Formats: sequence, structure tokens, C-alpha cells
Amino acid sequence: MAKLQVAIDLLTTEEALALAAKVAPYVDIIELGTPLIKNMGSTVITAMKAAHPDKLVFADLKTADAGELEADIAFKAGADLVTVMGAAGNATIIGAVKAAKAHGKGVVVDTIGYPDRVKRAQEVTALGVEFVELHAGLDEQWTAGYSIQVLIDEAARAGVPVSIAGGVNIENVAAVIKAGAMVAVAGAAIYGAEDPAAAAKALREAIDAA
Ligand SMILES: O=C([C@H](O)CO)[C@H](O)[C@H](O)COP(=O)(O)O
Repeated sequence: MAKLQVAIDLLTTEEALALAAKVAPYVDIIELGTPLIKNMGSTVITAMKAAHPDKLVFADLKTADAGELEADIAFKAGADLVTVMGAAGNATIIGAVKAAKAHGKGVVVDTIGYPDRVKRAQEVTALGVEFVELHAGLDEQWTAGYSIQVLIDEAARAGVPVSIAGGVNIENVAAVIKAGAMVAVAGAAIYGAEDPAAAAKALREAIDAA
């Protein structure tokens, strides 16, 4: 069954916990966004895991170097999954995977900004990562001409476990799952909604029906 991941791009632990409390019944993975972790530090990871021990807590570290060290910090704080940049060297990804194995947790590679996301997804899967995030970041999404269809087409030909992030919403989530993504990541479509719980519920239902 495909998973729903809520990306919490809010800036304080208090706001993140409040949102997670509303949407937890409908999501499988709670992502602590990079700006949130940069603002609050690893304490937000600990607070979220304590509040939601039954959910996978995803620390969007976007590690670019010192993979083992940064991953170890997040796993010790309570993370189940951490991200490493696909643009990082293989040694960084291998280091993070080493830390994940030591903790019984996992690494996700984020392909943001990488020219050939599918090729990199196939390469890093061989390094032992859990899955690869085909990701158009917020800046890319705000660039004229952006369409999530690019990521949907990439997922369909990746042939390795992937998630899709970058503008997932109720209009396109079924296509995201039908393309083969094992995880649909939704940030603004949930935290920016008037009723985040209703938005998460609708996404969950659309995923289950796809
Ligand atoms: O990972 C993200 C970004 O780099 C900022 O942290 C977003 O959470 C992710 O792209 C989800 O985006 P939207 O669903 O488009 O809000």
C-alpha cells in the first residue's frame, strides 16, 4: 500500500506538533522540513517521535557531507528516516547508510537539483538506501514552466523505489501513485489548507483508491 508523507515546512516545534496532531490519523510518515530542523535543531525530532511513536519520523536533513555523523545525530534524536542529497558523493551516502544500519533505520536520497534524477536514483539504490525522493524543491516549483508531470514521468521509468515531492496535491496524487511512487509527499497541500485534517484525509482516500 502506498504511503502518505506530510512535509511540515513550518518553523517552530509548537506549530509542527499542532499540525501533526491534526493529520496523524491519515499519514504514514511525518516529515520535519529542512527549515524547521535548521530553526529548532534536533530537539524537534525528539519531540515529534515522542508525540507520534507509531509514525515514521522523517528528518529532512538534506545532508551534503559528513553523512555518517549527521545521520547518527538524527537517529539518536529519534528519526526513522533521514535525507542525504543525491548530489553528494557516494561516500557521504554510504556513511549515512552505515549509521542507519547501526540504528536499524533508513536513508532516503533527495534528488533535488540533480540533472538526471532517474539515473542517480538507480545508482544510489545500489548503495542500500530505502528509497529515492524524486523532488522538485520549492524554488524549482516557483520557476516558470514547472510541472509535476516531469516527476510523474520519471517515477514511471525509474524502476527503483521512489517517492515524489514537489507540488503533490489532490488533483495529481492519483497519478503520482499510478506512476509507481511508493510514497506521495504533500507539504503545502496539507499545511496550507484551511482544514489540514480534511486535506490529509482526502489525500489518504485518493491514494487508497488509486
Ligand atoms: O522538501 C521540501 C522543500 O525542500 C522544503 O523543505 C518540501 O517539503 C517538499 O518539496 C514538499 O513540497 P510541497 O508539497 O510542494 O509543499
